[in-house]
Amino acid sequence: MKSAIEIKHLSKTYESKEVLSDLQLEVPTGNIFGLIGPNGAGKSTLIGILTGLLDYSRGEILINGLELNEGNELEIKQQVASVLQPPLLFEHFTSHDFLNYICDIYEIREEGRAEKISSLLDYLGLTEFEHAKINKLSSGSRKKLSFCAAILSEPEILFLDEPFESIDVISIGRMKAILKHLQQKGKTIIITSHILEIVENLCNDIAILHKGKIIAYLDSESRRELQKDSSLNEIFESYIEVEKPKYDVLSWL
Ligand SMILES: Nc1ncnc2c1ncn2[C@@H]1O[C@H](COP(=O)(O)OP(=O)(O)OP(=O)(O)O)[C@@H](O)[C@H]1O
Repeated sequence: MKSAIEIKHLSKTYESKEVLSDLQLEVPTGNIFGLIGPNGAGKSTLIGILTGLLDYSRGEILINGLELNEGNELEIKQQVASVLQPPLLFEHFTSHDFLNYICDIYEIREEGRAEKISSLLDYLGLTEFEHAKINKLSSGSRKKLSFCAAILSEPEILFLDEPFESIDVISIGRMKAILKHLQQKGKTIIITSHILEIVENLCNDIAILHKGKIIAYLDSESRRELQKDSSLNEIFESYIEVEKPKYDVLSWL
């Protein structure tokens, strides 16, 4: 099967601290792929690298078969979109103008554009903020607006860093429906999340990132086997080997 993402021997160092270490990963095309891991594991760093926002120290990355480098930057950018953590938005635009601007960037046809934007805002409960400045929006609305911007162009690959954080359950349901629909159209979606219940029922393959390395890759077959008698939470904890706290805070609290 073709891979949407291929990562070989990827390392990233921040001020002499290695935060991604000889990382290897392949994400199959058409997968809703879950990247999970404890705080500080390196998930956002990896998404930042894959979206071209961060550089890296060593390694090779292919996105839809194209090497991630300056020469291919434009071609890759036309095929991917992302929701970052925190979301990248233009604070002084209104929601409508921001989405319209995104349509310009991705050269989305003018015809039918207004309906596209309005229906998307309506579907995610943002209609009342259509003409509000982005810097007045709540954190959940900002995240949803960023999600709208990311899916407008129907990218081949969608990177979502903590897309469900601060989002109400109704909107989560609708975002999941959109993602499943995009998958049916052959798109690949890469999601990081700490909400393992969502990852468990939305994602196909799941990888666990810990201390800058992929320590487990659970494809549908291994998930079927492991999840016969364990939840994803339990599987996660078994891989991470949670250390016991040194101090018993609860004795004095
Ligand atoms: N700009 C930076 N400068 C130095 N160190 C950084 C920087 N950004 C991240 N780090 C470090 O890199 C490591 C990985 O951070 P990253 O944000 O990628 O983890 P994460 O898995 O996304 O965590 P979380 O689940 O808490 O969001 C952490 O040790 C973090 O402190």
